[in-house]
Amino acid sequence: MTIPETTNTTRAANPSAIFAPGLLDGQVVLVSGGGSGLGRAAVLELVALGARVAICGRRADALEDTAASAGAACSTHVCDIRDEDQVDRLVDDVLARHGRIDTLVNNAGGQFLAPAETISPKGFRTVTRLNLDGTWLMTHAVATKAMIPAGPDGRPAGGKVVSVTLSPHHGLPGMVHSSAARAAVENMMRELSIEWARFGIRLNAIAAGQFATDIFMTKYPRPMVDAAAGLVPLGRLGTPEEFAWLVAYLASPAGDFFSGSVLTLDGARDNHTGPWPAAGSADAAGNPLTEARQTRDPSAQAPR
Ligand SMILES: CCC/C=C/C(=O)SCCNC(=O)CCNC(=O)[C@H](O)C(C)(C)COP(=O)([O-])OP(=O)([O-])OC[C@H]1O[C@@H](n2cnc3c(N)ncnc32)[C@H](O)[C@@H]1OP(=O)([O-])[O-]
Ligand SMILES: NC(=O)C1=CN([C@@H]2O[C@H](COP(=O)(O)OP(=O)(O)OC[C@H]3O[C@@H](n4cnc5c(N)ncnc54)[C@H](OP(=O)(O)O)[C@@H]3O)[C@@H](O)[C@H]2O)C=CC1
Repeated sequence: MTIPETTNTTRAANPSAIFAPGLLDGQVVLVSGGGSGLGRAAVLELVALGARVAICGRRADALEDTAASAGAACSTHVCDIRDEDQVDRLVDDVLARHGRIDTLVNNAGGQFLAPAETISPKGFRTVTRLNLDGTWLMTHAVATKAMIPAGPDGRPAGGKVVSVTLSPHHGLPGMVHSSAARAAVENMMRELSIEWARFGIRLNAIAAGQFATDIFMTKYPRPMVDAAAGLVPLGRLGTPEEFAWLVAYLASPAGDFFSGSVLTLDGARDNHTGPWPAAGSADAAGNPLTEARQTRDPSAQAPR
């Protein structure tokens, strides 16, 4: 069924602070977990740029809340991404409603914080099922139903997939299940970027550092949240808007040559375990300590 391409003429109230209006005119984006946090910020940015956006999640009220802010260009779909039948239905519904899916944003995910030795087999499975299996179900269903089938020109429609993963990559204590699942998702994006290049599908991951979303600020133990910014060399948490801008960039033509990449968005959290200079390696004014330059005895180097 061919549905005429339409344009989002009801732009969201707040224009983008970065990109020109109309950058994503004519595009359809499916955002999982669009009812809250990073997903919600991405939805508002995408709509502001002219995209029509379908959002899914388990809680209808959260989805409706985002849609109320995003306007008529946003459709809501209750779906648990862990359930194959629900995911199939979701993608069919989005195609029936919008006619195409240009970009899938696999943002839905999460975990609980617990020492590895206390995590039960069911707890481990719960988190890998959400972050890895759920991401696979969504990616496979969107690719096979919307991106691999022929478009109007008889060639595969193609598209983009952006999956949210986790920084730091060198291990996040208390999150062995999520660290394992997100690493798998990154390699899934890399592998599929090779296999599905022939269909014009580009797949990337955004490895998110710590962002000041409502859930991040409230779900985890207070001391951990309070300490989080101190572990970021740039000295602060990310904002949901900064995440949303990267999603919009990748969805735009500027993102067309990105595929198989992991874009780490974390204020350098991945590269260091704290601000620098760290305690003990700064002088009284806070400047990094510098080694005194060695002086050489010129006579030692003189030719004999
Ligand atoms: C530095 C931070 C960086 C990252 C930040 C973010 O991602 S911010 C964004 C964060 N956003 C999100 O995380 C949002 C999405 N997250 C979620 O929906 C949940 O956190 C979920 C992933 C647990 C899934 O929920 P669900 O309703 O499907 O699952 P359920 O509740 O029915 O539990 C199933 C099983 O899991 C186990 N278990 C669960 N909790 C604990 C625990 N505290 N302790 C120990 N174990 C726990 C337990 O085995 C349980 O079975 P039981 O013992 O009951 O028979
Ligand atoms: N904030 C941060 O610092 C970081 C976040 N991340 C990741 O970024 C993503 C967004 O995080 P954030 O916005 O902070 O957190 P939120 O908890 O606000 O977002 C997670 C979203 O996923 C949805 N979701 C969860 N489980 C399912 C499911 N089974 N089916 C469908 N939707 C589901 C939730 O909606 P509902 O409950 O209605 O289903 C929710 O809207 C997550 O994957 C998170 O783990 C990664 C690194 C750091």
